[in-house]
Amino acid sequence: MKVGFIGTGSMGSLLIEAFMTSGALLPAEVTVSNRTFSKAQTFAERYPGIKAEFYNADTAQASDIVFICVKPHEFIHVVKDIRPVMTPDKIVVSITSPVLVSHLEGELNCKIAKIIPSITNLVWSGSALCIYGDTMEDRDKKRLEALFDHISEPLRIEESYTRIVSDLSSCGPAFMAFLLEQFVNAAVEETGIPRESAQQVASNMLLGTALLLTEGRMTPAEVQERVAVPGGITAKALKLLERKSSGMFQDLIATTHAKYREDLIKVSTSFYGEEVNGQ
Ligand SMILES: NC(=O)C1=CN([C@@H]2O[C@H](COP(=O)(O)OP(=O)(O)OC[C@H]3O[C@@H](n4cnc5c(N)ncnc54)[C@H](OP(=O)(O)O)[C@@H]3O)[C@@H](O)[C@H]2O)C=CC1
Ligand SMILES: O=C(O)[C@@H]1CCC=N1
Repeated sequence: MKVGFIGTGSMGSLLIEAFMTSGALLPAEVTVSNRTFSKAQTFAERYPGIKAEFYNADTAQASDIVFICVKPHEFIHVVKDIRPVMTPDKIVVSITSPVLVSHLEGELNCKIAKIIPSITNLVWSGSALCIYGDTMEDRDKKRLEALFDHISEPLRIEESYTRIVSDLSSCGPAFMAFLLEQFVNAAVEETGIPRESAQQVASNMLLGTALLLTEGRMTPAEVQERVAVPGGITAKALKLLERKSSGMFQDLIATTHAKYREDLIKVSTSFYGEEVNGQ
């Protein structure tokens, strides 16, 4: 299988790295290109066998599956670059939510998928959110999911839920890391405990909690109930958290969705040349 990656920034290079280290792809199967070519070259040098191309069209031409790993507003430039070399047997995969399957279907003569990864895929965990265009056949979907199975749990979702599921899966690691950092900062400030110790204990706690929720099959409510012994310390602190966090995640979701709508309008404008409201 020949796989191309256009954009070797944070997410493009993370995906390639995860596919390599997990054994999903061999370097000889991978071609990359990037706006700043030297970055693609430097990346390719780390994995002898990966081919760096100067032109996006050459990456697309060399590949059966092409991942576009650029920011939403940069998509249109890549689409214009690769359009002449796309054929109905090839698959283009967008990894970003505001670029709709319909945007790409209207422009490219190939099969279209959207797969939203997560930073957690670097350590072969978390989900990969899969949305498919109409021309994707069952074997195409299975092929992509077999690839992502090496580094994640691939989940098929409705495109209308992309934003909220991305909030949970892709933005979620940043949100959880933020909360953990606040917890550690407070521990250091309030007690003087060395930061490294607090950080290590808190990180181990987060990993253990995640395991209880997944492999341990506990619900979040069950974890709270088992930890908060009646009349104990955790129960008192949970009451405080309930009060302080009231409405916080509703506001968070309103914020991510408002930014998404803004991006969607910009992307639609870049594709269609006029403001179009989408989902
Ligand atoms: N970060 C995350 O956790 C997640 C990110 N995503 C999505 O991934 C996408 C990429 O994000 P991220 O990797 O963080 O962004 P980066 O800015 O790190 O990477 C974008 C890369 O695209 C390259 N690029 C831009 N325009 C072109 C072009 N015309 N041709 C070739 N290469 C180009 C840039 O090159 P140059 O070196 O010149 O800047 C850069 O290396 C975003 O759309 C984001 O929504 C999705 C899920 C999770
Ligand atoms: O912050 C962003 O825009 C991207 C989308 C999902 C995670 N990071």
